[in-house]
Amino acid sequence: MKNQQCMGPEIAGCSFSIHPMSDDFIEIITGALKNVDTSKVWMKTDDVTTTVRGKLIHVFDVTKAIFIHAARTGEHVAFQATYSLGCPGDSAGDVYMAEDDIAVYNSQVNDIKQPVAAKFSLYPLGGGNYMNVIMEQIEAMKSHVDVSHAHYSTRLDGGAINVFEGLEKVFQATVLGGSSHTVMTVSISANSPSSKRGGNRE
Ligand SMILES: Cc1ncc(C[n+]2csc(CCO)c2C)c(N)n1
Repeated sequence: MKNQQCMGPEIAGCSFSIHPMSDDFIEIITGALKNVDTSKVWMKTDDVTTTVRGKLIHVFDVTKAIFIHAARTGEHVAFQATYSLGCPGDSAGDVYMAEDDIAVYNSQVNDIKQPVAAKFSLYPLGGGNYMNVIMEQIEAMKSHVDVSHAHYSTRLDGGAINVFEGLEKVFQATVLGGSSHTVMTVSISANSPSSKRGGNRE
């Protein structure tokens, strides 16, 4: 059997979908994908998802900016993403690694107040102590947003920027903590008419 090439810990990826509850869904999806600077990641869109691959910092930066772009239309937008970093089965062929660690959007979007509700799940694969890692990171999330219990996931309420910052920090800490293959899923909802908080939080 051919050995699967180990890519090392630095190549991250995210497969994500945006589902705008709007007649303008095509413009909202394609507008967000077109107008965000994705020059520091590899990106491919099909009829189901968009996949970005590259350095972790750029994968989070780009997915955050695309979500914010769609949410700023004011329409009810749902975002679903799976982030992954690790060796098994990963391939070098379709990755573009920007050389720098300078996020394009971090400073540009930091002032944006966009309330969201989210649920995330963390899967530190390849280690025996996974429940402790998960509990530690749920605790760490509390310094970014409101955290509450949910079945099979953890609920996050707060600003979109804070939610993405928390997700990135938690993912990074899990990787640095020794998880050889880390997966995180998240569903985010913006501008929902059934928002628990009336949409008035920052
Ligand atoms: C981020 C993201 N990427 C791809 C799709 C799939 N998709 C559904 S409608 C549409 C536009 C018209 O083809 C596309 C690309 C998605 N929903 N969100």
